Amino acid sequence: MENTVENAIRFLKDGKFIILADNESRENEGDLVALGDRIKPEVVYQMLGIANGLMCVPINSKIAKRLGFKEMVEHSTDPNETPFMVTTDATFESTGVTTGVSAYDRAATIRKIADPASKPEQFNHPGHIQPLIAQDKGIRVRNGHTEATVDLAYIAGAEPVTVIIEILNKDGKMARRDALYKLAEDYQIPMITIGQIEQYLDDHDIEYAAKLAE
Ligand SMILES: O=C(CO)[C@H](O)[C@H](O)COP(=O)(O)O
Repeated sequence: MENTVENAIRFLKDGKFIILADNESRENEGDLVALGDRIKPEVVYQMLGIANGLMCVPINSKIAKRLGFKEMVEHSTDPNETPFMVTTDATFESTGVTTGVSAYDRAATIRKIADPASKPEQFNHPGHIQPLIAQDKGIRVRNGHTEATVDLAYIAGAEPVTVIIEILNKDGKMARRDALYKLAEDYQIPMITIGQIEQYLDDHDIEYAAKLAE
């Protein structure tokens, strides 16, 4: 398997998931990542079963503002300042979502968040989907999975909405580098690091900061 940003983008565009690891000096964890605008119930189900972490949905500030999503707390004391927002489910009227927690309902809510035509009244709060709000200037200002995956969505030409979930080992502990590379091999999916995305953006001279701040 080619563990390159280009190959990861190919997988993401095909509606599949990849593994994204952050710096070993930071959380030192790996998340499964998929694009929100093409997420399917079967992919949500598979991601939950493999990873066992907390499924979250990074979005950009423009979407958060348009949909009226609010931050979970006014003053975060989270050590990594992970930008949790108030949870949500799409309404039954807009999507047919009922419990909010089935893979079908989660995929429907995520797709609704990624729908450029969606409106605030099409969402209930709280719910079963955990949005995270990305910093406008992406991994240049915060190198978490939140910003890195929204940047990946921009590179893929997708809506800036992603689906992430941390990977746990079978012993219940966080999966670290070697275990993550093995998992990637087992599932034949690419594994990349946040550092590789930073390098990719440097190498390709992408003027993404301006785009992110639109
Ligand atoms: O805490 C988390 C949400 O379950 C995760 O660690 C996730 O990877 C997103 O956070 P960050 O942007 O801080 O990496």
